[in-house]
Amino acid sequence: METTTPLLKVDQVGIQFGGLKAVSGVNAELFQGELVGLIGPNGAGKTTFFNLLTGVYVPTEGQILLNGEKLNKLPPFKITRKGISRTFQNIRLFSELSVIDNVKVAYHSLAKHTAISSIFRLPGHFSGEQVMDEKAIEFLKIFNLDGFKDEKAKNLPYGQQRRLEIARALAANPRLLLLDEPAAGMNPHETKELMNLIAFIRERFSLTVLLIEHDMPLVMGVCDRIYVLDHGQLIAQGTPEEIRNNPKVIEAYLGEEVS
Ligand SMILES: Nc1ncnc2c1ncn2[C@@H]1O[C@H](COP(=O)(O)OP(=O)(O)OP(=O)(O)O)[C@@H](O)[C@H]1O
Repeated sequence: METTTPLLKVDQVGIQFGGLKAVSGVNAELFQGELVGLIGPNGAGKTTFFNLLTGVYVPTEGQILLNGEKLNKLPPFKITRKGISRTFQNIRLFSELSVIDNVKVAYHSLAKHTAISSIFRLPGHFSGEQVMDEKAIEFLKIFNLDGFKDEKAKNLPYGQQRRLEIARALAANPRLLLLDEPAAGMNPHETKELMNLIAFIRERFSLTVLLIEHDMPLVMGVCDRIYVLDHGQLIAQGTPEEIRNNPKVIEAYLGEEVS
């Protein structure tokens, strides 16, 4: 699975807010096709790390490379175009838009038709629109949401909203997909289905996935490797088995939950 150049290389990355080092000196490498977990206690810096990878925050130390290209200081939309998409801990859909429009918003920048042809409703607009509809429906089908395509996003049950957020992130055609607690608030059945789905889309779209998740059996069951943050620092990395038995991890966070 691994090639010599990592898809993502994080080199000594950190950020300080006032006196607080929320993330400090983190090194990580993700290789094409890997599904990697990012765990750690509350406040460990996991979401901040995602914010650094996606340009929401600019690192105060270190650098981030995607396929060897520096991402530092690029704004979030440029990083999305370079191939990193994400979901959020708290769902951020366009709640008043339809399910299909939520996907099309993400897909828009990849579509062939231009803003001018949209405004004047030129023939190119309609063919472009149709292609976008078809593509969006393809994504919705994968997530079993095509039957709700005209429903407002806010009217979907919670678990489906979470799946729609992933569909939207995928529609931006990422190489690296960052999922921030995608199973939060889901029941065990929904969670199991979601994990199967994540494994499926990783294969289907040749994706690399980095997953923040608090549900340990879930992380251990689905991830190839796991990174562990504590107080902003990387305290361990390894296979689920190695992490489960790592004394530092047990001490920092997991305790009996994992042993
Ligand atoms: N913009 C900010 N300004 C100041 N402090 C911040 C900012 N963003 C995050 N922090 C702080 O950085 C630390 C790490 O927070 P972060 O949300 O990344 O942790 P987390 O591991 O994602 O936690 P959780 O599992 O609870 O979501 C916390 O102490 C948080 O208060």
